[in-house]
Amino acid sequence: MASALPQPSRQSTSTPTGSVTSLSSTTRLKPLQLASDARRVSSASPSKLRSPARPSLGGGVQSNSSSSVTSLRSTSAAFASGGTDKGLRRTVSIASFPQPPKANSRLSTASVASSTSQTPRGSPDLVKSATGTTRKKSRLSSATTNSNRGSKTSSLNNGIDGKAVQNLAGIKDSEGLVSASSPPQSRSSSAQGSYSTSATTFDDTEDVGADSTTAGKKGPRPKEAKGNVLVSVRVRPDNGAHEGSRADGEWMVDGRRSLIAFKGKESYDYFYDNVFTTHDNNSRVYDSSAKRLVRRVMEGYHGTVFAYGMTGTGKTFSMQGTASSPGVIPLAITDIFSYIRETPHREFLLRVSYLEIYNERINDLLSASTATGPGAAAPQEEIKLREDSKRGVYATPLKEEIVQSPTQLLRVIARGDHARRTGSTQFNARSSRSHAVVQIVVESRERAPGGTSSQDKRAAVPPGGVRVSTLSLIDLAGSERAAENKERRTEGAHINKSLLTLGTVIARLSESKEKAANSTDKEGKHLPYRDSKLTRLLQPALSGNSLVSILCTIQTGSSGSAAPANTHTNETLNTLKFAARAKNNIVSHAKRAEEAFGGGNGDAGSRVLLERYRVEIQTLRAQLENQTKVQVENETKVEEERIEKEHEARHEEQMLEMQLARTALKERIEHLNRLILSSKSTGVNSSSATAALERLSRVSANLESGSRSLRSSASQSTLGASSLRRTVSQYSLASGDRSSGYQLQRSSLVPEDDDDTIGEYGDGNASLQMQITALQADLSDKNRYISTLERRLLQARRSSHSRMSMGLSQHKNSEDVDVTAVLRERDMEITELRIQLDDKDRMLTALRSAARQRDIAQMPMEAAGSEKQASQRNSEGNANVLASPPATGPTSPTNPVSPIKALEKEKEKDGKRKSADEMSRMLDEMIQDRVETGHLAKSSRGSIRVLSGTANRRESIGPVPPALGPRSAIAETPEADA
Ligand SMILES: Nc1ncnc2c1ncn2[C@@H]1O[C@H](COP(=O)(O)OP(=O)(O)OP(=O)(O)O)[C@@H](O)[C@H]1O
Repeated sequence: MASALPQPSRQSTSTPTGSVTSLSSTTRLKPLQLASDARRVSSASPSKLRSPARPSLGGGVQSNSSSSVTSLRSTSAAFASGGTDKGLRRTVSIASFPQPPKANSRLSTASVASSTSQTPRGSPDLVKSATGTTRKKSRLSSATTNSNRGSKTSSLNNGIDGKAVQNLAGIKDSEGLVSASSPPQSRSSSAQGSYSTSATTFDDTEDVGADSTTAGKKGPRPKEAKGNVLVSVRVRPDNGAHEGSRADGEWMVDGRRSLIAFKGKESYDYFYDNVFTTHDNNSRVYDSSAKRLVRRVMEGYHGTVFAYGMTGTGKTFSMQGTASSPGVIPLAITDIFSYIRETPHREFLLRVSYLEIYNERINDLLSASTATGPGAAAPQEEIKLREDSKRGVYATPLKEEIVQSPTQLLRVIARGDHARRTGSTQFNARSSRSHAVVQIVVESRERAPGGTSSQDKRAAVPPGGVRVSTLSLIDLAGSERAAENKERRTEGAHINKSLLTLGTVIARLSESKEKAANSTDKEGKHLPYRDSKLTRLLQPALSGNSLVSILCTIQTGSSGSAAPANTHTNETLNTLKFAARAKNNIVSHAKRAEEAFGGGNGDAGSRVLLERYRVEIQTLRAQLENQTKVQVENETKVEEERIEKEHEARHEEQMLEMQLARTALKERIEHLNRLILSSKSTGVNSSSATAALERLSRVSANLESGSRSLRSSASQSTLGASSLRRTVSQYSLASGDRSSGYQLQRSSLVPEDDDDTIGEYGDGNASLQMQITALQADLSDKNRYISTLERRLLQARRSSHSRMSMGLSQHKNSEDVDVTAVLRERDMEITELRIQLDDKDRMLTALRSAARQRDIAQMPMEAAGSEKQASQRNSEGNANVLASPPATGPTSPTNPVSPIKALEKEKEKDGKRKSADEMSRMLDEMIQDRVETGHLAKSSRGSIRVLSGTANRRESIGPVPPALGPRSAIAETPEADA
């Protein structure tokens, strides 16, 4: 069927000029490299066959003879360059995109296009050129058509179509329904659900040198034929009917030649940059129509891809795709990240926004408040379109999300998709009821040299500014006939109106260019961009500031459509006409975005997040460093203060200890002084007791037991001296100055030899009294000392608590050990002192009772003495007067004692013996008690010694003489033994 159709284009291809032949071979060889290598080629080879783009070129082209396509292209290149090498390089550097129809070609093709869409096949513009008739204009048009086709096939299909073109040249009558297969290199699915593609699968870098082999003088280079506007048509499979089998006409889709032809009441042939047949999948559509644009966006150009077509023809399918066949958006995302991975010398920042235009209102699809239904948040703030010189037209306020991975970006877009309005229409069960715009803003900057870590690199000042480019991926709502549902009708009215405005704008673009060329109205402000939000938003792209790729979707058959066949065909033809107009009218002079410097200079500067972030990072890092410095200083200060406080506390403690020691020593000195005085004046020691005993023995030889008991008490007093000595040693221990304590003890203690200590004024009674007093003083001393120790203990506890609460973990262990040791020592001291006190108490009790006993014993003795004196006096008197009876007393024959008195004396003697026995029993009990408590040890011979534990503590004092032990004193006293 297709072959039955006239094939004017094939004719034209079959009658190529030399340049066309050259194109074929060129594209076969390396279409992509050539495509990208526009700069060098344009400068190096002025004879490039390039469609002139500028209206001004028209004249020149027209003046050129059609037979000299080479010179024509050369001229166009010169025009494209604006007459300067620099401009030329710049313009051509982005020529990896197929060039739009240029001046004369546009002029001619504009007319062709308009006639194409309006005139049936056979009109001179198409048919004649296609058939190769020899009229000049036709040939010119034909040449243009061919070059367009050549360019698009070579540049967009990544080599595949280049091959197809070459084949095409040789197979004039090949079936147009065959389409080239998708390039196999493209992508494989990744674990994350994204698709890894190689952003470098084509060699279109500007740096690629001119390939002289492909830039033959005979034919145009593919890159020369490329433009910044790409128009593709995709044909959706027609379920339930065979293509071209509709009764109202026949369709022919030739993917290889990018041709769609219709033969009906009127016949049309449409050539585009790409024609995708029903067999072409999304991957191929992306590779041919958007991949290069995405790459250019990554290099700093603005790019717009939009899908246009009737409802249900596959716009959303092409843009979003499915899980098994991802569309343009996910594939573009994958490529963006592949490019970033493959460009290590630059750093990137991506932010994405997603909006929809629904019933002429802009909704932010990423804002949570877009959600509808119960529980939905308050309606979002109205989003308006604004314009400024740097950013062009933009929507505000619009949420932008920074994304760092393909998965994240896909997720953000999926969220937006979810929020987008869809509904059921006659053509599509899930029809998009709004125009949806995904905008990905790409910021990139040369990485700072030096430094290995990413931190170093970020800290360094980068060599260049930040380039900001935007990729807009737009899924338009489908045009449709009036629906029955009122809501759908309203939506449809808005959709149709905006699409109509878009069509009008595009249709008027050529007029605008003509006018712009001839008048001062360079901006083309007469174009009705403001008539709809869609055209307003697309204004920057349509007015030439960005690379554009338009994907028009059609369905040749009307199966599945509720619309009548002829209506459907008309709609499809309208889409094709729109595509043709777009192809012919839109001219892009997209330039690489300028690099912005500084974080906050003007609006553009403030928008550059990458720079703002860098500045912010630097500021924050400086702040962090300052804070760290301050923190370190503070910590040092706190540590110093802590150490100082610790020193102070230690010093205070030491002072306190010293003071205590001094107080203790003073008290001790006073006490010892008191003792010395006492011993001198009253003989408070064992000697006094012995003297008393001797006196007693002089009075009565029978009071041996009494003397023994007194001796015991003298021993007891020695024990007291010993305990006093111990007290001194404890004082010295407490003061921490053992040697001085020892000295004191050595120098001030009572002499150890009992015999030496017998005082002159030994009076048993007084001595006991004094001893009691001394012991009481000692007791009060000890009490004072205990309270001092308790105070110190409390202080030590308090200071240890405060130290612990200061959280000084580093000193904690050692101090804890110290404090615990000190506490333990103090506790032991206190315990020992208490034991001593108990001893003393018991001793006091014993001494008191001994004193009482003695007092009792003394009273009869004194009475007896006075009686004796009296009797002596009487006997003396009686002797003088009367003869005295002879003395009968055993003790003194001269002092005879009456039997009653002797009896009394016996009684008295018994009492004394009793009290002495009682005392020695008490002392024995005490000694036994001390032996049991482990203070003393009893040897088998009955001698007593101080235990080593106790002795150890007394080491500072020196060895305790055995005589000091009370029991030893008793044991070594022969009287006691007896
Ligand atoms: N090339 C294709 N191959 C297979 N199925 C397709 C193709 N194009 C579209 N479809 C299917 O056709 C149906 C409609 O497609 P889609 O929703 O993409 O149309 P649309 O143009 O976006 O419609 P609308 O404008 O109403 O949103 C979907 O079920 C989709 O899967």
